[in-house]
Amino acid sequence: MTRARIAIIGASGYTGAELVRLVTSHPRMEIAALAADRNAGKAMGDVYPSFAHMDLPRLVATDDIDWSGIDLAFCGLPHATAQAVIGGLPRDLKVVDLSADFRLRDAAVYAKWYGHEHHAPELQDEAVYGLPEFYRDALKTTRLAAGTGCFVVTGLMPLLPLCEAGLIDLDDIVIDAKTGITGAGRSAAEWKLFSEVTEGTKAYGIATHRHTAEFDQELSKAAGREVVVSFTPHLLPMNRGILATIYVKGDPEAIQAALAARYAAEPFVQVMPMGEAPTTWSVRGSNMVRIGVTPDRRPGRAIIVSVLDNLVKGASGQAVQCANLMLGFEETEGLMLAPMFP
Ligand SMILES: NC(=O)C1=CN([C@@H]2O[C@H](COP(=O)(O)OP(=O)(O)OC[C@H]3O[C@@H](n4cnc5c(N)ncnc54)[C@H](OP(=O)(O)O)[C@@H]3O)[C@@H](O)[C@H]2O)C=CC1
Ligand SMILES: CC(=O)N[C@@H](CCC(=O)OP(=O)(O)O)C(=O)O
Repeated sequence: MTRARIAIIGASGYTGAELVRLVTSHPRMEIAALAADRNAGKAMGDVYPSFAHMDLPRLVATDDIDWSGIDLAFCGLPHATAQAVIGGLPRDLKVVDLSADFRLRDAAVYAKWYGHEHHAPELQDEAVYGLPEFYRDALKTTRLAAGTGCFVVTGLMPLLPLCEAGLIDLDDIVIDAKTGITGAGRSAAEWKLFSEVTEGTKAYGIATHRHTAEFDQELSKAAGREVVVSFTPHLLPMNRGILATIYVKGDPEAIQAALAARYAAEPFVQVMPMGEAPTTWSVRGSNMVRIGVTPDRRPGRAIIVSVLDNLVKGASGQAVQCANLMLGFEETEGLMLAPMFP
């Protein structure tokens, strides 16, 4: 069986390292090139000792990659940098971008939320939103997939079917999300110090977080009218994981039944029995999303809890799921990882 030859740009970052973990154990992929910025020139095992026993290509600058024979590139770069780098790649190369650069379809919305004009609007037009459970057919034929925001996929999995089916009040959606610190990447910053993160929590980006625009875009599309959500992220002292508690107005029984039916055949989504709520431990290291629905004490309202691992279904695992579709492989190939617990 021939394997697809894969390049990982941004391999020295957290999502890049997670891609190395996933691609090296994928039966139909092999790593052809690994690129980095400050770490270019180093061995991957020197940047991440967890890879020291593996035979991996040395990290190089993106400009030094020989693209001949490479089938697909994953791009795990900061937003704004990603669009410049992807704009310079061969036009026939398949690309799965993990950044925010190609998620927002309206260039004016991008400029508003990201504070600058888009530098590759023609690529933005070409990109397919990288959520396989909802964009499966389009992903099979696209050249460029735009990986979803990690908070956004956590919230969209329960909310999209409910908006599509008109089962909730579209003007009353509240998403309260908690994330682990790896969501912020590996670059150094004072606020990421152990002493600044442990033994406490904080809300941030209240009513202003960039993912709010992505929620609005996808939920509005599903509902067929404008949807504006309330969204607040919180930082928890843990490495991996996102847990979103979502408050909606609608019949809890109908909501749970609709989600269970919608995802019955989806390998990476589990809807729990009524009244049960998932934990981040139950998805750690896996490509799973787990969703639980509980009736609120107030009649006609439901509280939904949704969890995933931000580095897997929230980023690199979902990127591999997209790549599988783009390369004509089984969607689940290389991704049936059991969660790591304890
Ligand atoms: N972490 C997460 O849970 C998620 C992240 N994302 C998105 O994925 C992307 C990558 O995130 P993450 O891996 O966490 O980030 P990291 O900060 O951990 O890694 C960033 C990577 O980009 C490289 N890089 C930085 N600046 C440049 C540059 N100017 N030119 C070329 N390469 C550069 C770095 O190389 P070097 O280290 O060698 O300098 C590193 O490999 C981001 O856009 C992020 O928003 C999306 C979903 C979830
Ligand atoms: C803990 C933490 O800081 N998390 C990041 C989420 C990163 C992510 O998924 O964002 P993009 O790919 O959209 O940049 C944040 O809140 O900005």
